[in-house]
Amino acid sequence: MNILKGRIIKGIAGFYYVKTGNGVIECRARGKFRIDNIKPIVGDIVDIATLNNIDGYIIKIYPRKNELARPLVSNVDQAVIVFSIINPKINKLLLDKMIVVALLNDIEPIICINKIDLCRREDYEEILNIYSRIGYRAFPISYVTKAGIKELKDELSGKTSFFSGPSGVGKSSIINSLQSEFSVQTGELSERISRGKHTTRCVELIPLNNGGFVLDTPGFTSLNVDVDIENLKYYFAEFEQFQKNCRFSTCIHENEPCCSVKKAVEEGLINKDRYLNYLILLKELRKNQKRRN
Ligand SMILES: Nc1nc2c(ncn2[C@@H]2O[C@H](COP(=O)(O)OP(=O)(O)OP(=O)(O)O)[C@@H](O)[C@H]2O)c(=O)[nH]1
Ligand SMILES: [Zn+2]
Repeated sequence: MNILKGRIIKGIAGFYYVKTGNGVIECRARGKFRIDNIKPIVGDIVDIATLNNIDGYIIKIYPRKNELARPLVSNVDQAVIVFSIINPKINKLLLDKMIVVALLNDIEPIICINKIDLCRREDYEEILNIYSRIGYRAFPISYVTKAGIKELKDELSGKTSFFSGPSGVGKSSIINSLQSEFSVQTGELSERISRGKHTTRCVELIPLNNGGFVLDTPGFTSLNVDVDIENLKYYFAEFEQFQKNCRFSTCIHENEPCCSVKKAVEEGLINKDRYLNYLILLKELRKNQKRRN
């Protein structure tokens, strides 16, 4: 009996496909998990027991760093948030929302502006600069010219990432170009699954040859910013250096007097659009709260 550590990259009808140093092994969960009410999910780091390196049993699930509900997946490190400047036009409010949702889930955002072949350099650089000044990684990409693809790939190395962004911005195109460069090691697995009778679409982690994993379906399909109103400010990283100087420690930088964040906005030290989006999110949170009460 071999005990191997691995990662669940796919789950179908009670079978879990675990990527180990000895290849992908088809596993069932031990009955014990059902008794403890723990169900393995894609993304879990597990120990398995196998006799033949073909099939085996999951015997241990390591503690999860995080867990997303839709799609159901664990241990995600990064969200690659993709927008295009045009076709479709960028929605900066949605972009800022996605950053907040990522941070709430303990996931690092990476911002990508795709389709830079369709717009002027100044247009995308202006937006990317807003985010890189705050400290986020931000990349210009063109799936068509392949600009920025290598830089993005380097960022995915050794991490588990998913792509997020509105329809039509080029998420699948980018994922495909990552795959064609990397030798994707799921061929054997896909073949085995396609012979089966399961046709339901399911979440899959695609192993990259630089030690990273990419989720094949977009994350954050439902965007619910779920945070207390007074805590939203902590998810706008650029406020941090100013808010300690606000008169009130409880300042949410809205209507309070002597607010250093508002002052920084007026002085151009904080991007005004980001601040206005923050105010919109505050209003949305209030509205949701009322609806619940
Ligand atoms: N000009 C240009 N077109 C692109 C680029 N990337 C993707 N496209 C095109 O944009 C369209 C949408 O691309 P997809 O990859 O399907 O977009 P998606 O984000 O996966 O969309 P959904 O599956 O609806 O979420 C396709 O026609 C692509 O060929 C790019 O960098 N430049
Ligand atoms: Zn303030």
